[in-house]
Amino acid sequence: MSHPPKYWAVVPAAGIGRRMGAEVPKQYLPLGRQSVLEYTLDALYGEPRIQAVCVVHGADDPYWSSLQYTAPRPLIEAPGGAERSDSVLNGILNLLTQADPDDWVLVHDAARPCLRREDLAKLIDTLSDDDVGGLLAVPTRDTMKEVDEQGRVVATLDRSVIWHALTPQMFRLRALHDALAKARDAGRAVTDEASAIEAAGLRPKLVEGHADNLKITRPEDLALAGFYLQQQERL
Ligand SMILES: Nc1ccn([C@@H]2O[C@H](COP(=O)(O)OP(=O)(O)OP(=O)(O)O)[C@@H](O)[C@H]2O)c(=O)n1
Ligand SMILES: C[C@](O)(CO)[C@H](O)COP(=O)(O)O
Repeated sequence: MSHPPKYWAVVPAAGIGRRMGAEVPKQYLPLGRQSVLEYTLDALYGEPRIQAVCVVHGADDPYWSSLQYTAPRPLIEAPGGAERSDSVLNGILNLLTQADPDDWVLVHDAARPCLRREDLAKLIDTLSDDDVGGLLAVPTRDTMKEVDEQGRVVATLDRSVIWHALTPQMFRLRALHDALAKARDAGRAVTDEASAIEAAGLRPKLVEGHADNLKITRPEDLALAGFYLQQQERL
């Protein structure tokens, strides 16, 4: 590669928020002075090394077009897919038309507006010379149980080796493209980017973040996200 790698972001924002059960997809719900998605975009643009963000939204999504978001640097759009991984792949395909395949891409859920500036910087600092890439994660706090089909405990797991996978997840554009395309072609469901990279035989690195980088999933998460943003003085 002839230049130092650049950093791009993909924000999958094409979900319908079924578990949230709101009238609009959760990424468009108001949270303080703007929508969830706008807080998420602010967090990414707050990192100066990210040179552009690709927002992946539903093709006929009326909510996206009604947002008045003013991006401080380039904002690219791509169409959503049936599953989160399809949406991410669409974003990556768009970026590959203008980026170097060895550039880094950080994939971050639209529904995680409370990403801390220092966690994002730490992720990039830790992984910029890494051969594989990795993701923000937090260690589990509770005792972890494995259960059978009847919901009866079969084992207590060693929690020191179990972490919650968060986003952003940061990989080289071409490597992530190939891993996601391979999973799709094999009909293998992957709920995050790291799973696709793992299935390709590689071992993503975990970078410890903070649990307040929650994914708004159910109604009670919205108030919690508002509290965390207030703590960060971003609300
Ligand atoms: N086909 C999809 C599905 C999800 N997402 C995005 O992926 C992120 C994480 O997914 P999740 O929390 O599961 O969101 P939803 O799919 O919207 O929620 P649910 O599963 O409850 O419907 C969200 O930002 C969501 O908008 C996406 O871009 N395309
Ligand atoms: C990518 C992710 O946010 C990591 O925790 C997660 O896998 C996607 O969310 P889902 O609720 O499992 O679809």
